[in-house]
Amino acid sequence: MRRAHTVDQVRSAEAELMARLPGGALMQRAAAGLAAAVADLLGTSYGARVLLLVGGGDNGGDALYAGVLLARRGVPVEVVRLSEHVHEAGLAALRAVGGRVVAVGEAHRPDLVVDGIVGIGGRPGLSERAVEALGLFPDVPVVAVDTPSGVDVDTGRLDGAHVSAAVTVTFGTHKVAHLVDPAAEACGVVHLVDIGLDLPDAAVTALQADDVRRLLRVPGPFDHKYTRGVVGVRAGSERYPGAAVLCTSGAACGMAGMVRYVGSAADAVRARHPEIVVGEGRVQAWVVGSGGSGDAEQALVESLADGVPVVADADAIQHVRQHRSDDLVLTPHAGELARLLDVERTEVEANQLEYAKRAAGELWCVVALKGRRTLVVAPDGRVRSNGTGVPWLGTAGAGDVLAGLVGALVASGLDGFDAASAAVWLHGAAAAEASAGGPIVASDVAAALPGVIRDLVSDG
Ligand SMILES: NC(=O)C1=CN([C@@H]2O[C@H](COP(=O)(O)OP(=O)(O)OC[C@H]3O[C@@H](n4cnc5c(N)ncnc54)[C@H](O)[C@@H]3O)[C@@H](O)[C@H]2O)[C@@H](O)CC1
Ligand SMILES: [K+]
Repeated sequence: MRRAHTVDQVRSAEAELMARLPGGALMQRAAAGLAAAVADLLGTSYGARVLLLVGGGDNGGDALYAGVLLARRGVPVEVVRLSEHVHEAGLAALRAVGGRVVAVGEAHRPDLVVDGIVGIGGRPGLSERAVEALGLFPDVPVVAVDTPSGVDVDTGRLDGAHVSAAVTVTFGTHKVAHLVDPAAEACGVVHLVDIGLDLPDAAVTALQADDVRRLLRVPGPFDHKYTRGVVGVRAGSERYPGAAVLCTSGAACGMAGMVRYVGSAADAVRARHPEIVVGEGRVQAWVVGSGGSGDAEQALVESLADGVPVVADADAIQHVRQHRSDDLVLTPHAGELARLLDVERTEVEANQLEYAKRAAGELWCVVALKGRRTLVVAPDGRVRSNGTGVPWLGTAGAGDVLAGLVGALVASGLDGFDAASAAVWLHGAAAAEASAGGPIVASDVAAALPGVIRDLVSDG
């Protein structure tokens, strides 16, 4: 499990540890990890230069001490000070090993820029001088210290200018901005350096392959189709019969013992999946709304009447305020969540964590806000951010496959939060597998699911 903590949580853990260690020990640990990561990126190229952009706090201190270690290895290091006062001991140490302080216009072209402007003490946005310094070498990759400066560390929001890093080297634990878009995208590849912090429960987590493996229910010797769970799908419409096929394809990933289908696209569903049973009957979970058009509200009402968990997708989402249940998973994209909350789509995209939490709390349900990093939020405020997937997954019908998959996992016995977060992980992994770097359509994602699940469960 990847864990991300808030600034306050990190500060308390740091204070506790610092009280037991000699002064400056934590900064030295951070600087050593940062210098090692920078040296790795520079590789063996002789004469590669590093430019440090240094602000007034400890984030700049980390950068300066990393600069000391790099200079000792023979890397030419230059420093642009972006604050009147910078970490004085760090600066003196760097000067002592040959580091040069330069004015913005005097810097040599570097091979890497190190962003030590601000870290967890930073407010969103950047000063004009910082923007100017960052603009000097726009094509040179940036390594951000702890967080890309300018991002809102606890929310993942972007508000004004910010650093876009190729790599972010963070310390002790991930921060929320590393796992929540749009800030997460500005972090590039995140590299965690252990500095020995003792931390409480995380604010945001991200499942890894091992976590998903542990969640999935693998059939035992005495299981049969009914003990493995039946998932029912009410999806598709006269207008969108294909959505029924795709949603049932996700549901038919093999994780439930049986898939039922109720709706107007029965012929198309049966033609694609002869194993799917058409017609009403007992299920352990319903999936409703994918491509449902005007039929979606009725499908939601009928599904809720069964008293089993319901996954509401697409056209069903807008009706959940009128038709409530306390065992509901919603799978909106930003536009659908915006409609549900009566705000603009751009607002949701800019404040993904806030709005996903708001919907989960107000409607007391699980919300999977789909995006580059899908956020799954439980009504009690737990948050999981997904790290699998490829941009090629942004293709028509991919959401229908996901909704069916979530339903299959709920029917197999997972609660809505685990089912949605495991499904999102598997869906992204299947897309990556099917794509292998090239284009895909939604059917390819569904077709790749059993293989991804096989690799996962047979690997443990
Ligand atoms: N907390 C921890 O556990 C550790 C922290 N360390 C480092 O210390 C950093 C935190 O240091 P600080 O608390 O000194 O805070 P920062 O260095 O993140 O920033 C604080 C300084 O920046 C100024 N500032 C705030 N927002 C700004 C903005 N948008 N533009 C320009 N200046 C701005 C503040 O006035 C203050 O001078 C961490 O991010 C990390 O890099 C590490 O040394 C090791 C351990
Ligand atoms: K930084």
